[in-house]
Amino acid sequence: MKALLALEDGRTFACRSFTGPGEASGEAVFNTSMTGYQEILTDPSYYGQMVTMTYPLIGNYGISPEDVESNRIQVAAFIVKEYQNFPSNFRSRGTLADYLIKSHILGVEDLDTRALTRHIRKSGAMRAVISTSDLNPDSLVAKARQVPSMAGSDLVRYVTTKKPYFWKYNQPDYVPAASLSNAFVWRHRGKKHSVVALDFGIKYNIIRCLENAGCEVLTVPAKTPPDVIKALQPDGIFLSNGPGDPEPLTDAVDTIRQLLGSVPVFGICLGMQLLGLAMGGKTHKIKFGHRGANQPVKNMATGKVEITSQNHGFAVDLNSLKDHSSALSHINLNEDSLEGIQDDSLKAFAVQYHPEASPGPHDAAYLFNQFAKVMTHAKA
Ligand SMILES: NC(=O)CC[C@H](N)C(=O)O
Repeated sequence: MKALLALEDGRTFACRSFTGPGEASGEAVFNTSMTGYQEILTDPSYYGQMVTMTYPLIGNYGISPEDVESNRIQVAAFIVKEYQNFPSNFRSRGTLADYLIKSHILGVEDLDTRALTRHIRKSGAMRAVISTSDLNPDSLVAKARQVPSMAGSDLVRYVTTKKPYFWKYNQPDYVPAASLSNAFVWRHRGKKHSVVALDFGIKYNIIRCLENAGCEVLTVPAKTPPDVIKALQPDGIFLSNGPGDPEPLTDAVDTIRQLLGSVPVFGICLGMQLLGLAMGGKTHKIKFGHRGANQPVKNMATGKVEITSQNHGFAVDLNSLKDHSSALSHINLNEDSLEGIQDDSLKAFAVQYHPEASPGPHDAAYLFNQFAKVMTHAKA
């Protein structure tokens, strides 16, 4: 079925839907990973975005239900060069097309993904619409210009959990919100580190990695008040990844400011941006974002280079945290942007990239143990 993608700057791309009729809008971004499409589709940080893969063959290893990063597909649409409808993988339980169709998410193929990526690299990530019903370039470009801009958008409210949950049998185990106001009993208190994870759009694999590092994780809604969190007396607070612009999330920044210093804090991606804002820093939108699985990052303490998975369109201003002498812990080697912050006096650290990356790379997995160590020292 014929489809058309229109960008807000007037450029259009012909393509074909492999999921039937539909129309979708969002910010068009590209990801350079060769694998991991299912994790990308279900990563809540992609909420409101249409993702194009630069790797040309997508769908060839099918869909495995245990690989999801959240309970639904989060991208607004999925754009590939060549869709493979015959998966060959012993773990696969279905095709990518069926997976998208079940969730009413538009998937298009046969689009010149190289040209689209080069255009986004040159002109920046931008608002876009894909349609199978409106193939008129003028009207579709006009629609793309109506799409709300990513800068200034609070998207966390659409993805954060409504109810708190523990992690059990590899899935959320919800607890009644009311029990949070009472003296809450951690099931493994004493044996494990009790961690409250503020859910701005958390990826399940982060919870798995925290649990593997010896934490018992209670994931709570983004708007959980700081005194409710303090009353839980956790050993540590985790600030999750999530979609959209960090700046409008003033409640979250306020909450973090009130918790900082009282208990160790670890943040990933949006979590780092919010920590940066709470520490008095500033954030900005970057031109076309970092999305892929081979971004080189230098650990300033060890001098080691980590190959990392990334997915972000905003960043903490390098200069805005200059007053924090210990603040700059990791730097991106492609363009000198800030990839990690650490403040030992506040027992807080965060990275802009994804140490939990699934399918990988796993160079930065040590950060989960680092968090466990900080909590052990804080308790001693
Ligand atoms: N993966 C994330 O947490 C992304 C953070 C933020 N939404 C950004 O685009 O920069």
